[in-house]
Parts: sequence; structure tokens; C-alpha cells
Amino acid sequence: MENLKIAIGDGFLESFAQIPKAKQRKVMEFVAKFRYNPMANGINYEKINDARDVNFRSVRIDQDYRGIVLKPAQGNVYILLWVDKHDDAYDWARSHRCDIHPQTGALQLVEILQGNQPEIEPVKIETQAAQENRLFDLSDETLLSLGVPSDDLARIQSLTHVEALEAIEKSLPIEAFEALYLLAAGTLLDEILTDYAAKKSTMVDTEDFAEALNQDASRRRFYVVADEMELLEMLEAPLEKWRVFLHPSQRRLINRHWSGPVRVLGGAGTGKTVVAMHRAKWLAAQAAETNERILFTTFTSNLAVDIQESLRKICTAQELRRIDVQHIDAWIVDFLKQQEYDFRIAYPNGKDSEYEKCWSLAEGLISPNLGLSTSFYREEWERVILPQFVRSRQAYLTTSRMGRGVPLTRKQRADIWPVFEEMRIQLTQRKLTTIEDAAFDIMSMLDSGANNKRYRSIVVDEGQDFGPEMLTLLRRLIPEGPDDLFIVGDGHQRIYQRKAVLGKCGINIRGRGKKLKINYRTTEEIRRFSTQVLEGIAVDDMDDAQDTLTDYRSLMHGDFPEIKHFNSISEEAKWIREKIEVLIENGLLSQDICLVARTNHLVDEYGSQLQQMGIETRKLSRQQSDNRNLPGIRLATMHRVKGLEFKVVLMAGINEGVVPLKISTETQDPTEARLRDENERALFHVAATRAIKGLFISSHGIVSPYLAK
Ligand SMILES: Nc1ncnc2c1ncn2[C@@H]1O[C@H](COP(=O)(O)OP(=O)(O)OP(=O)(O)O)[C@@H](O)[C@H]1O
Repeated sequence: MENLKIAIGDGFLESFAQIPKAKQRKVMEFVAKFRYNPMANGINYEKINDARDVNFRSVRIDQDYRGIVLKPAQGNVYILLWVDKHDDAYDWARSHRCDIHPQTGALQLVEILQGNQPEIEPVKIETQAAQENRLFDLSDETLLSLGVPSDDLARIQSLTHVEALEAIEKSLPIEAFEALYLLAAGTLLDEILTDYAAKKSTMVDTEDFAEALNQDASRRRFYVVADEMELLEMLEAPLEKWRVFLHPSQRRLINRHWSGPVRVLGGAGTGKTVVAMHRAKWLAAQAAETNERILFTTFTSNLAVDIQESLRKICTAQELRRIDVQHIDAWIVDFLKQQEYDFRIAYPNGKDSEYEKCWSLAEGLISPNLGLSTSFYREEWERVILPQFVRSRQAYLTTSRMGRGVPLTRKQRADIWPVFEEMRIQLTQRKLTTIEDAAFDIMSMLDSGANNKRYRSIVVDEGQDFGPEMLTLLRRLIPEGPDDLFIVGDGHQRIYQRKAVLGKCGINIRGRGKKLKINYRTTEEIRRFSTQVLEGIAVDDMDDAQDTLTDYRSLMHGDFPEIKHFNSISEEAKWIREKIEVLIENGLLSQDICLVARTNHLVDEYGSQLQQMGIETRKLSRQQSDNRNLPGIRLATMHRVKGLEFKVVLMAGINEGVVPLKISTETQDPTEARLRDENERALFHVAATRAIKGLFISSHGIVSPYLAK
């Protein structure tokens, strides 16, 4: 059919997810027929009496259920909006309308306020005091550019508090509400205008729905379906809205050419991984003709597994074949294997403890006369020697020690060097090396022409945890140029004590540093609580400037996190059990609840207490991703839950000495102590921001200083 456009609204998927499985099957049968030919015999479009929107029609799914479709008089456009029981579907249709905004050209779906509307303040501003109280001192033109419908201008201009704005949320187009909400929360007007305002256009045809569907602002709620398979796939996972409904700020980063490396910041849950995945898909589609490959790399192995799984949901088979998803260590190991490299990588505190054996032998060379603590040597090794590939005494004498608290003279450097040299000797004798040295060895191999893996582009998730050696390696792996590197990350979530400055790794992001600001995962109450722990801490933007969380918000609301202290772990575990039972009684699945603790030991302890009380648990392993089809309360360390999300998170054992972990923060160097404390705070922040709608925090004994007010 000529110019046929079939679209689906996000509300259709949400309402579809709510109906019984048997009815969902009927809807799928209907949708298949509808997608093939919306004018087919048997699809009857019924007018809806009293509907305020003349373009709404109902369609029959079966005896009980109806779909609501937007079917404008002009053009060949059909938009699936809602599905529900007959009467509920009609009620929905009567209480909504869908218009094209005359200035922005966006398609907007809003609820029609009726009955008990929040009190609207008088439009006419009579006194100066009243005028000063106004929430938004904005002209009609500015409000229109943000997508506020013309009927709502006076109402918005008269609002005096944010609760009144929240009360009319559903009656405002999503983009207008979001811009106003962020403004009310303190975001600067200039920033809002840059991110949200549409340029004034005199060309908008408010009857041209086909054109309206092309607007970025429309595409966060309406998606034009390419084929029947795609539509059915969307119905298979109706709540995975990230697959198609991208925020304009996300879309702007994805579907375009960039002249060089891009760095995307964003607080927890702002959709960085979603953006990185869509970017990889777009890049893979661009590479169709050249058959070039994309590397998608992460810091943790679990995330790489999850990303591979999620990419399957948005990529074609061809696109998927062009993307290598691998966490960076695995990539390094693979590369070295192909080069027949003779060394195995040993990790600190690794399973075989070889690394620690080598270190204790190296420590044997520490001279007590120098007056430096043993922890100082280890910190120097990890923070200075390894990341900068310092291989000789001579090089060490002139190496930058920026960020280290204890200054060293040249003589002291010369005196302590043998310890590091010995560490390398011990490792080499066992045919071992560190991941950092391995990365630098690959760079030497690349310099001598070994590159069996040529990539068109590299996409990096968890960028904040990549050390300088890894970022330098990625830079060397791909020639500088358009669409070379796309790095997402968040310094507030740096939990592995690795820190790099992109510019110093040869990655120049000038003019291509971007930020995501809307948290899609967590309620505003949980977001606020989770960021408190980082207050007053200067966090970098992965380059040479600072990042901030002041412009990071959630539009969802829920309960405040609950915090409870106990005398003993058994009392605490009992309380946790009661919480779990109530949550499950209220319809939550056990696999949507995760208990998080700081150490493996504590995780196991809570696990056995819960099991003794008859609660099924499942500990998340380091090697495997979580299969959410299996029941059981999830148990995990704070490190393991990075990148994941659960409807409810129970943070247990938030005690003094545990959070922050005493042995992790013990050092005699005050600068190092500060860095480690920041790291522990980031870990707490990461764990708390995994919660979608419920966060419960408990402790036993003396409470953690992070909770004590
Ligand atoms: N455009 C979108 N529409 C709907 N949901 C979205 C969108 N973007 C992201 N989300 C959802 O928000 C949640 C967080 O997304 P994602 O994991 O990509 O964020 P993140 O910034 O990488 O988080 P973190 O840094 O905390 O791991 C996920 O549930 C994701 O599906």
C-alpha cells in the first residue's frame, strides 16, 4: 500500500504487558493481520462516542478486548495506542488525545484532565509577590518551543510549586513535562533550551501525522514499524522499551557520523549501555558495504555477556556478525594467544595466588631504613609503575607520580626500584605477566606490524574503569578518524581504582564530550539517597575536567529508602526475611529481589541465614550472567551487581568496618586513604542505584559512617 505508515505507541506495549497471556495471543494474531494490511476485511474501525480526539477508533480483538488506534483522516497512517477490556479501552480513549504540536511538529499524547483537577492558580498575576512566586517565568514563545501545548500556557505560567507541576504530569506531553521538571529542579534555562527547545517553524502541518512521526520528540513514544516480524518481536518483550523508544538526547548520539572519539557521561541508569548498544548497531549497519568489524568492549566479563544477549534483540543477523563483544581482558588474552605469546596473566588476589606469592618475594627487598610502609610499595606499583609501563630504574626516576601523597626524591626512587624489578623477575620466572604489561606488549606487537584484528570502530562501556594502558591500547588499535571510538562511562561508578585521562591516552574528545541526564531506572527518591554518599567528592569526567551529578534526575517517584539498624546479624536477617515475604505477597517475583553485601563472606552468611528460614536464594556467580527465569532471591557482592538492576535491592550488613571495608582502606598515605574512601563510596553508590523501585538498607552492630548522619 502506498506510503503506508504503521506505528506503535509505548502505551500500547505497556497495556499489552498488563493483559492475560491468552488475550495477548489474540492481540498478536490481530497485530499480524493489521500489520499486513490495516484495511483488511474484518478489521472494523469503530468511532468512539464522546471521544475528544476525532481520530481515535476502536478495533475488535475478541469478544472482550478492544484496541485503540489513531487513524487520521489524512494520509495512510495507523498508530496502535492502547489495548484493554472493552469498557476500559473506551474509557482510555475518552480520556486521552493525540495532537501535533503547532511549533515543534511533534506528535503528543496526553491525558485529558477531568473532575478533581489540581487547583489551578489564577492566570492573572496581580501582585509582585505572586509574580515572584511563579515557578516558571517564561514567555509563551519559550514554552511553545519546549512543546507545551498552546492551551496549557497560562496554566504553566501560573504554577507556583513543583508538586502542582507533578500533579498535571500526565496531561502534559512527555517532553514538555520533562523540560519543565528539570527547570524546576534547578537546571539552567540555557541548558534546557539547548537540550529541548525546537526551532520555530512556520511549516508545521498539524494534520500531517506521517511527517510528525519523523520528529525526534515523537520517536520517544511512537515507533514506525518496519515489518511484521519486528512488531511481533516487540510484543514478545513489551517492557523492553529501550529497544526502540530512544530519548532524543540518546538518539542524537547514536545515528550520525562523528569526526573523532566521543565520550558520553551519565549518572547511573541514564541509558549509557543502551546508547552504546544502539551505536554499535548503527556502526555495524554502516559497515555493511565494507564488511569491517566493530569491537564492543567492557571492563567486566558479565556485562559483555549481557550485552551480547541484548544486541541480539536489536541487531539483524548480519549486524550481529560484524560486532565482536568481549571484555577487555579476554580480548587481550585472545590477541596474545594468536601471537603465540608465552605468558599467562596473573591477577592480584587471583585464584591461584601466584601474583601474591611473587609480591611477597619482592617485598623481601624492602629496606626498613627507608621508612616507607609496605602498603606504600604496593600502591606505587599499582598506581605508578604498572599503568605507565615503567620498565627501568632510569625511567622511574623521571616518571610522573601525580596523585600520590608521599613525595619521593630521586635517590629514594632509585632505592625502592629493586622491589618492582624483583616483582617482574618473579612473574617472568613463572611465565606470568600483569594485564597492564600485557597491554603494553600488544602495543609493541602492533608497532611491529602484528594486527590480525582490524576494526572500523570501537565502542567502550564502563569507560571509567579502564586504566590508561587499556585506553592507550584501544587508541593504537584503530586509526584516528571519523567514528573511531565511542566511550560511555561515569566516574561516580569507578570501583576498581583505575583512573585515566582520555587526552593523555591519545584520545582527543574536544567538542565531542556529551552527557545523558535522565535516569530511566531508579525513582527520584532512590537516586537522591544514592548520590548523597558522594556529596562533596570531586569526580573527574574521564578527561581533564570535573563531572557533576547536579544535573542528573529521575522522573519516576516512589517510596523513600528504608534504613534499619539491629544488634545482631540474626535479628537483621529476620527483618530481611519479613521484608522479602511482604514483597512476594505483594506480587514481586523472588528473582526481582537482590540482597547485596560488601564481602563474599557476608553474602554467604546472609544466604545461609535466609535458607535456614526457608527462603530460596541464588548467588550470582562471577563467571555467568543471571538467568532471570530461575526463581530465588539473588545474592551478590557490591562489585558483582555493577551494571545490573533489580526491582528491589536489600543492602545488608552496612556496618562500621565493612562499609567502607577496613582492610581496603588501610594505608598510611592520606592521599591514598582519600582515594580508597572515594572508591568505597562509589561502590555503595553503585549498589544502591541498582534498585528500580525499592531500596532497603540494614546493618548490625555499629552502623557504617556512610549512614550515620
Ligand atoms: N530510551 C529508553 N527507554 C526506556 N528505557 C530505557 C531507555 N534508555 C534506558 N532505559 C532503561 O534504563 C535502564 C538503565 O539503562 P542502562 O543500563 O543503559 O543505563 P546505564 O547508564 O548504563 O546504567 P549504569 O551506569 O547504572 O549501569 C535500563 O533498564 C534500560 O532498559
